[in-house]
Amino acid sequence: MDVIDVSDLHHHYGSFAAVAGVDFAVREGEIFALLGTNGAGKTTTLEIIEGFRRPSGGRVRVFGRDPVADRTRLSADVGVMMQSSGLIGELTVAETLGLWGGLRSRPDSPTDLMSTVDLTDRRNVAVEKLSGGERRRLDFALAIWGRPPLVILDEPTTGLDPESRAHLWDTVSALRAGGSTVLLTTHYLEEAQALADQVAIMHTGRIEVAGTLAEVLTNQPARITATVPPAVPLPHFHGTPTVDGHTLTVATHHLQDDLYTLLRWAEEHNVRLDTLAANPASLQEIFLSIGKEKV
Ligand SMILES: Nc1ncnc2c1ncn2[C@@H]1O[C@H](COP(=O)(O)OP(=O)(O)OP(=O)(O)O)[C@@H](O)[C@H]1O
Repeated sequence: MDVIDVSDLHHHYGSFAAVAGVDFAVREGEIFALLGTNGAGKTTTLEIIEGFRRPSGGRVRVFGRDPVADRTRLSADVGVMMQSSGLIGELTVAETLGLWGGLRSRPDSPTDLMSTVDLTDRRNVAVEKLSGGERRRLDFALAIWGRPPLVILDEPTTGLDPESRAHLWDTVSALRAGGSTVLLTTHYLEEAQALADQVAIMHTGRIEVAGTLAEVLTNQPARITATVPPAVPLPHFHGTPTVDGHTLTVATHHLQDDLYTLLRWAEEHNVRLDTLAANPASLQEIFLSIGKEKV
């Protein structure tokens, strides 16, 4: 059974369709990254999965249950980090974790969690005095309290410095290694590319591309670019060449063959390919092409 199953999900705010027919499934023990442009509908989708919002249409199941009707029952097994936190400003970090522990059925250690999110030195500081990144880390600690089987994180690394981001991703990987399933949104594509097992890219309420990273990336062409002299006729490539000024770009599914063709051509015509670059498809490129095509 999938941990999360979303089918034909719709959500309207008044007459505006924020989510317009979304399908995806999150399997047990994987990190699933929901990516997308601003306003794509990611947070709305997460809030529906968390049971905080009733969908306008479609079906969502979390551990086989309806997240709205069974929210109380599911809450023991689901840790949530929302985009904006509901922390109480007057409480210290340690008090916040202590209070949270009293509300959760799973056991955990505030001391260990403070160490995990690197807030041990800030344990006696009131939440209202914490920096934005420190608050985000405290929010994260609450979401992973008790290492729940499902953790849902809405932009967990936004506002964190690079070191804290890397550390948070290490913790997310450790959660996966411990058997938890993680659904998250992020605007840091390189992080999603490094760590997610599956990704889905949303744009204007729909999923445009989805699958395992390998699936998503192999369907996209790699790219060769080089500066070429104007007068020499180009060779035949498997991929599609375009020339803009002196810059040749070849979008290709045969990176090695087309690179070899270009290098052989350069040697035969005594051309120096000073700016030569060959890049496999990246999420960044897919993401940008989705944004460009659809805007
Ligand atoms: N309560 C609301 N009332 C009306 N419109 C809303 C409401 N909440 C969100 N929207 C709109 O719905 C769309 C989807 O918003 P949502 O927050 O789900 O997007 P998102 O993908 O999470 O965006 P971002 O990456 O910018 O956080 C946006 O156009 C947003 O303005």
